[in-house]
Amino acid sequence: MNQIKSALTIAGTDPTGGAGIHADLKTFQEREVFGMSVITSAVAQNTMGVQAVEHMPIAFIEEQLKSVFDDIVPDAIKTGMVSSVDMMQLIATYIKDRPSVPYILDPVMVATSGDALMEEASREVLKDELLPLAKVVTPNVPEAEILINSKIETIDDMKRAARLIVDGKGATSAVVKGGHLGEDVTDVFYDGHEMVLLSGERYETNHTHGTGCTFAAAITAELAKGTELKQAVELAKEFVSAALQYPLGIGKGNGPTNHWGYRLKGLPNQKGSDM
Ligand SMILES: Nc1ncnc2c1ncn2[C@@H]1O[C@H](COP(=O)(O)OP(=O)(O)OP(=O)(O)O)[C@@H](O)[C@H]1O
Ligand SMILES: Cc1ncc(CO)c(N)n1
Repeated sequence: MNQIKSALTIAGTDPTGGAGIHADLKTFQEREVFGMSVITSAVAQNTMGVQAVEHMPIAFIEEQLKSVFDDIVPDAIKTGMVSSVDMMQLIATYIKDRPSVPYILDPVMVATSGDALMEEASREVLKDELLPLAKVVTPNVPEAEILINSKIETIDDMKRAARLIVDGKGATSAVVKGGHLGEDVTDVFYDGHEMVLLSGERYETNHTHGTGCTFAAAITAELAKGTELKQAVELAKEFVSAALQYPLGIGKGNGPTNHWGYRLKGLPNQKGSDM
């Protein structure tokens, strides 16, 4: 029997289940990878916004990391919401100790609702300490603008950003996500050799809460299973696309995506969906 593959997410929570750790674990499950999680911050949030945040004490984050690594060493590690410099430095030590385990960095800075999830003072540490360790980094356009300190308005700008993040800052690869760039939902993948445009249909839905987490978690699950990098990213794009194609119609604000949408591919949209 093949050994079960596992993936660890190090991120914040969403009690309504659409984003953060919850989106990651649901995605891992759908991709048939055993999901584990270390909580950095407990976030009182829902589809309408963020109401409050409690950061875990750094020593307790370390206890959680120890609990995992003393027992089940993950086959891939993803980070999402990591707010402070101390948290980043702690997590970097665990990642550096295991260079053969692929690390997926989703540089979460702001929630879909516009609420800040990372301290501004952490930006330079993210760039200098976490970025060079990443097998894949998955910024959306506003995050990529911060990573490269310049405006992104076109696909060519996205390609330039991907190049700067990989060739300039030392990540193995980058996917600059186009969900925030006008009508197009083309993402740009670059691995230091190949520049690949990942295009997909744009779905007219406001059920986009947790889209970025879901996309990066799908990449993580694939890398845990040993899927080749470009293929992992392409599969993740299809996975998140299906999660948007079959909205669940719940939530008063930007509703959650449908993590089992991929299983419904080829079927008509569910009755009552608001596509
Ligand atoms: N309306 C849409 N229809 C189809 N695909 C979309 C849509 N919006 C985003 N995507 C895709 O979803 C993925 C996540 O992109 P996006 O730019 O929204 O990430 P994000 O801003 O990090 O997400 P979040 O809203 O969770 O912060 C990308 O592959 C993007 O192309
Ligand atoms: C905990 C958490 N991580 C990431 C996001 C971004 O979608 C969010 N809203 N909440």
